[in-house]
Amino acid sequence: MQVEDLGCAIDGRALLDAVSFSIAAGESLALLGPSGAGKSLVLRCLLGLAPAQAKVTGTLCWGERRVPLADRGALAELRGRGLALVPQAAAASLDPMRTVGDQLREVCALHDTDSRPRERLVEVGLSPELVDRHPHALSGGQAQRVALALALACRPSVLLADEPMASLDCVGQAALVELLARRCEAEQVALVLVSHDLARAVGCCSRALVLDRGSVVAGGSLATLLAAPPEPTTAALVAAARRT
Ligand SMILES: Nc1ncnc2c1ncn2[C@@H]1O[C@H](COP(=O)(O)OP(=O)(O)OP(=O)(O)O)[C@@H](O)[C@H]1O
Repeated sequence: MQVEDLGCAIDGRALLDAVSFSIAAGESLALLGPSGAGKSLVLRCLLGLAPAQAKVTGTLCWGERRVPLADRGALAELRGRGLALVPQAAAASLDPMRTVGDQLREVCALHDTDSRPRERLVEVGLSPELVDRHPHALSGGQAQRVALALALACRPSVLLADEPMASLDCVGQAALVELLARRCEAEQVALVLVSHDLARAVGCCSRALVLDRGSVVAGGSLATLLAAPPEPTTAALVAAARRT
């Protein structure tokens, strides 16, 4: 997947400007930056879910296809098939009226993937007994893992994870990041992980793109960015990571 020159403006205000990056099968890329940098908006634009009033420009190269990022219909076709999302607030993204197992079975049926809800729960480190629970009876960490299982059940080529560990404690965050990396590697799914926490991304991604005020300010291997941050935004992220 290659993103070329993604731009997004609302009411004439540029929120994203010339954001470009690529990711290959099985690769992992961290999308880093301070609050308000535009990280979540990048994901929303790729999913065709930018705010209705937004003017989106640029191109998504998907294999041989070149999809204009303004074409929400074409992006909707990729959504949940080529591209799947693990949202920040996973609990809110689950259907409160239906059991975890029913939701997994529905996604598997939609995407013609093997429906083994219990095994899918075990794959994300959960007890198979959770299959009969409703979302209100899950902890925050369990809900995040169910959301990951649902996203992987779509058999996506690229998994977009929007701060999936935001609501968890330190131990839970580290475990979820490790799980994300492990499952994506096992299923050869490319991972784009949005985070404001460079320390967390290190456990999971080899490359990073740093955004600030809607523009890319740095990019490259995470190890190199950590060792020699090329500009102030990256330096601030590295300093914060060293404090944790
Ligand atoms: N629906 C909207 N209408 C107007 N502006 C918006 C809308 N959604 C996002 N923005 C603006 O776009 C910018 C980027 O927001 P975004 O949520 O992508 O930041 P972020 O980097 O993900 O931040 P955080 O780490 O705090 O989640 C912000 O200035 C935000 O106010």
